[in-house]
Amino acid sequence: MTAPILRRLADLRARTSEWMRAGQVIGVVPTMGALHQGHLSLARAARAECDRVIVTIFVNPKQFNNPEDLAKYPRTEAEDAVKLTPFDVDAIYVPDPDEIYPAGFASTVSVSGLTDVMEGEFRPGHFDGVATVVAKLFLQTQANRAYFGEKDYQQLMVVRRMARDLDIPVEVIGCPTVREPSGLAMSSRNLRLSPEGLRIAAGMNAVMGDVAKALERGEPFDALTRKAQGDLLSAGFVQVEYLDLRCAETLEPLTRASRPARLFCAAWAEGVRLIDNIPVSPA
Ligand SMILES: Nc1ncnc2c1ncn2[C@@H]1O[C@H](COP(=O)(O)OP(=O)(O)OP(=O)(O)O)[C@@H](O)[C@H]1O
Ligand SMILES: CC(C)(CO)[C@@H](O)C(=O)[O-]
Ligand code: BAL
Repeated sequence: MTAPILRRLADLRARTSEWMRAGQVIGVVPTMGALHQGHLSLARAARAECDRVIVTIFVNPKQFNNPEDLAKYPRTEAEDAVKLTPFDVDAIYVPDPDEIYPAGFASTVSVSGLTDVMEGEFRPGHFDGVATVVAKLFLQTQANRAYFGEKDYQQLMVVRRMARDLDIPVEVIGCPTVREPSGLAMSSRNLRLSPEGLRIAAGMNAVMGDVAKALERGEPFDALTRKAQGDLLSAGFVQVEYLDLRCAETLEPLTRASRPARLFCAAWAEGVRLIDNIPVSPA
């Protein structure tokens, strides 16, 4: 049986209040829909660890800095509900837009520092939109645990900081990136790629893997970046926005003292912006 789809906060609260009274642990999986195995891995983790699981689906206009990206974002609610059936979730919350942004809505949650670089630099306003909607979803669902993918690693860091700073009593849990057999990180935006675009996109993880191996052999990152950018363009990407090596905890540029490390990349293929990141252990 598919889980109930709830569109009004009052209907969600009627359930969560009862669950809280019964002392049950509530898990939330925030998504923008067009569900794939990456999202489903989050639902699986939540199901294994929580008494009650809520999956939210809301394509949040405030986090799209590019109107075309918002217009083209895939919307597949009926299929999403069917895909969630095996995970036996307790509710699918698909809020009507006015439940998130009622008339006169005037507040923004903004996390500084972590949002200055990478996605924050290339998608102005994006993380304000993410932090604002996720703060609302945490408060609306009253979740004890929240599941996010490492595919959006910077987002995971930002959301964790936001919850801590605002004393929202939720544990933010990061789950590993689920990949296609080609190595391509699963993403709803992959639906917009042609077979050739998917082949190009798989090159990102391959190039990042080569950089990771060279770093492990002791090659300096500065010398590697130029070659890696060239390799991404040769693979068919039309533009590389960033290829950064950063401290996995602070997202600051890597120094000898900052460990563990992560390699991050964003690039464009066939008009689609793709991101990925992997852990690395420079020698
Ligand atoms: N391949 C993946 N592996 C693990 N988690 C993922 C993966 N893709 C997305 N997620 C996580 O699912 C949650 C919802 O993400 P979202 O709905 O934006 O999907 P998406 O596939 O990342 O879409 P897009 O990147 O095109 O916006 C986020 O926590 C995100 O990190
Ligand atoms: C966390 C999120 C659901 C907030 O809109 C979105 O940024 C996403 O899908 O990663
Ligand atoms: N997957 C993170 C949400 C976004 O790209 O807007």
